[in-house]
Amino acid sequence: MSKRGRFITLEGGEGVGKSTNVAFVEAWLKQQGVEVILTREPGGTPRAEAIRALLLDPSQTEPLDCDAELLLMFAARAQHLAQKIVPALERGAWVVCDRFTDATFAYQGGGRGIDPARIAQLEQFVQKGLTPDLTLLLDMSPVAARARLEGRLRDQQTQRDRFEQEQDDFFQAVRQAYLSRAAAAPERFALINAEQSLKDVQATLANTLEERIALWR
Ligand SMILES: Nc1ncnc2c1ncn2[C@@H]1O[C@H](COP(=O)(O)OP(=O)(O)O)[C@@H](O)[C@H]1O
Ligand SMILES: Cc1cn([C@H]2C[C@H](O)[C@@H](COP(=O)(O)OP(=O)(O)O)O2)c(=O)[nH]c1=O
Repeated sequence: MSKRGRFITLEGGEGVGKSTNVAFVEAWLKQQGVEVILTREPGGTPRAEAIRALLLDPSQTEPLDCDAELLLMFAARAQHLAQKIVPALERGAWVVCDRFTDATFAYQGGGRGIDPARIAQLEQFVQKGLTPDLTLLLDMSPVAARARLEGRLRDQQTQRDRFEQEQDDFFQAVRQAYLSRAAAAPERFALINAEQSLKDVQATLANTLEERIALWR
């Protein structure tokens, strides 16, 4: 593909503030006059959202095999790339995505224990070299993030999804996997301390966007 727009992803564990801050990133970019589409994974198109429902549904008693989970993540991603992300980038729009393949390395790799080399094979098969231009990693202690999430679950009276039902050691492993990916690719990642107040997180995000985008001009 001939990519013309830019691809920005937000990553981090549960409750670190991704949903809150993808909206901030979208608004900030629009203020700069950029055409932006906001999307998320798993999901982003009707068929990919149907796969998301299968992945997150906590009510099934049949366990979901780890390899099946991994392949479903990439099936949803292939659909999302073909139907939404690639066409948007090709027409010059910028894409802001709440989670992408780093989440697979963190959750299916770090959390479930799947060999990252196998994930990298699927990444190449599905993405054919397409990777984000910038990944904003919202990092904080999973214990503090869980307290935030519990506030949200109480306010919205929603049930925990299949991942939200995991224990602290799973989320510690997810965090470590994210941090080691960020350390291995500092030119793509920006590490943001998500434990700050929302105002300070957003000031850091705005500064980071300004600095990184200046490098692309
Ligand atoms: N910096 C922050 N400080 C305090 N609370 C926050 C902050 N960022 C987000 N929140 C709150 O924490 C909860 C989880 O945030 P959310 O954006 O839904 O996280 P995620 O999408 O990463 O799970 C929400 O109730 C949100 O209002
Ligand atoms: C994209 C992706 C998400 N996930 C998981 C992480 C989340 O628990 C879940 C849904 O993502 P999301 O809705 O972003 O979760 P939250 O807003 O609760 O932080 O899917 C993976 O395990 N692998 C992946 O590749």
